Amino acid sequence: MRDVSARYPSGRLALNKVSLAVHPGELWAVLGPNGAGKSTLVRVISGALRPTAGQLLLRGRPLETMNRRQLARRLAIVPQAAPPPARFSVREVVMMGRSPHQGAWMRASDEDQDATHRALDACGLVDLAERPVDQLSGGEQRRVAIARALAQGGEILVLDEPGAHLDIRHSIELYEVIRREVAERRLACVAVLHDLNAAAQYADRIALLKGGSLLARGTIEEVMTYQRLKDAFEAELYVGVNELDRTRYFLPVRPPPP
Ligand SMILES: Nc1ncnc2c1ncn2[C@@H]1O[C@H](COP(=O)(O)OP(=O)(O)OP(=O)(O)O)[C@@H](O)[C@H]1O
Repeated sequence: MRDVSARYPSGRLALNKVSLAVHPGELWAVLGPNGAGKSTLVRVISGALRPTAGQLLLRGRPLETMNRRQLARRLAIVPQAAPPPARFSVREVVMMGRSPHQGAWMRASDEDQDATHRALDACGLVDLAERPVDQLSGGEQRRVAIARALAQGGEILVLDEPGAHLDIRHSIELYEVIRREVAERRLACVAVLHDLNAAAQYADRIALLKGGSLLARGTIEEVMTYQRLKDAFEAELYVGVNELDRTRYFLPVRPPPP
């Protein structure tokens, strides 16, 4: 993203000159308070909202020069809350991720079957594969949406709050899957996160947004400091260092009594 700005039809400027370079094999966490512009950034990358200024480039090529199908082969997006398609099984929904690779008849090749199975397995969905997706819990549906994006393949994976609705075991498993996919398939990954601890555990780089602008971007040590987080979230946080693995952790601190 090069100096990207975006405005909603209402006139609200929701992104203001944001620049971000995400490389293969890198996981970026996008952090920031409610209304900072995180989902807008996802919408702009997905093509759902056209930037009013700046450029989006994929290996130097402007995204706007690609048609939807070309883009879908290279870029998979998991939006914040997408109602699952009704009356389809989990396997069928994950297979839908393969449609940009299929011909007009949507016949599944061996490669499509393999990619679907691999994604189901990675997201712990093999046992749920034949269940109707609209009868799953919120967390299970979230894993289906992510499995669909993994089956889609491509070079770029964009996730809006992948851990939302997930219990602690499934959120750890999911972040592990994402981390592994990023490393093994050299994905360039951007994940909007609210969980600062997950960001510090799993991300390589952090982009901190506020009011549509990038407040900071860089490594965890550079960005996830007491002062920067306090400025961004307007809240007191204790920033600790886990002595076992030197990762940072964050605890909200109650304001003093009035
Ligand atoms: N469809 C829309 N029309 C007009 N303004 C919008 C629209 N969607 C979002 N906004 C505004 O744009 C700004 C950024 O919103 P965005 O959804 O990107 O925030 P966010 O960082 O994802 O927040 P959250 O953490 O609450 O999900 C907010 O001020 C929001 O009110």
